[in-house]
Amino acid sequence: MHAIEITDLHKSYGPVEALRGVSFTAAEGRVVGLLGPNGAGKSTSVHILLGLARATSGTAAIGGRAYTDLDHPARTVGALLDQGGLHRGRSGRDHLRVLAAAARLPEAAVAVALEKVGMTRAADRRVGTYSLGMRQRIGLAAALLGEPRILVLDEPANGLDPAGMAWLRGMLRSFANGGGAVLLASHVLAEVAQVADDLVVIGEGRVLADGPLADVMAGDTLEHAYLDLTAASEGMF
Ligand SMILES: Nc1ncnc2c1ncn2[C@@H]1O[C@H](COP(=O)(O)OP(=O)(O)OP(=O)(O)O)[C@@H](O)[C@H]1O
Repeated sequence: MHAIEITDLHKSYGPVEALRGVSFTAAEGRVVGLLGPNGAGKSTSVHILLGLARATSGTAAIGGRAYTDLDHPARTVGALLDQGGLHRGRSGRDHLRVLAAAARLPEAAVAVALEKVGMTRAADRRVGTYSLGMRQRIGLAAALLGEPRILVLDEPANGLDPAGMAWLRGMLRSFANGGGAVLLASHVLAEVAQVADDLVVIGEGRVLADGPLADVMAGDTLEHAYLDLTAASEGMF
């Protein structure tokens, strides 16, 4: 069993076929980069995986089960999707407290997660005063709250400064080295090339390439390999 197993997913939004038979896995101990042009189907795949959208057909399992069947989702998978859910008037600490309570996690998990993302000192300031990178760190703390073994992250480096990006790389590496699995969707190829073990490239709702980073790059730069793979895919927006 892989940490993440997506099998023959199809998803239609009316006449739009967002996914046309997407299959891939993310194994424990690996950081898996999920790449593809705008509209390729990355978010749709991730949303189905996290129970936020329903597949037309096919399956998406996380920790061996559909997300909606997990006994304790927050302890199984941590997700960072976008920062729309942060209440500007609330402190970072209070935001995490609310999430911890909703997920039936002990309040002590909040301080641990804040420390992990380097936000202990700023934790009691209102989110509205945070920089983009600080909000991103609170989002990462939220993903880590339940100490899950699987992380699903959409553009996690968004807004992070160079030191923050280096910190994130180190964090993801040690998370995977400790046996965790990471699915990392990003358009920042340099970031992905530095941290991913495996790649999944999607275009127009299909998997264009899937395998260890070095195999997908095939001796070229990731940018060249990616542009070659996606050249025929015009995007679907
Ligand atoms: N809720 C929705 N209703 C209708 N169409 C949708 C919906 N969500 C996604 N789509 C369509 O499905 C296709 C795949 O979109 P998706 O957001 O999965 O792409 P993506 O690879 O995540 O793109 P991006 O890199 O721009 O985030 C696109 O054609 C998009 O317009």
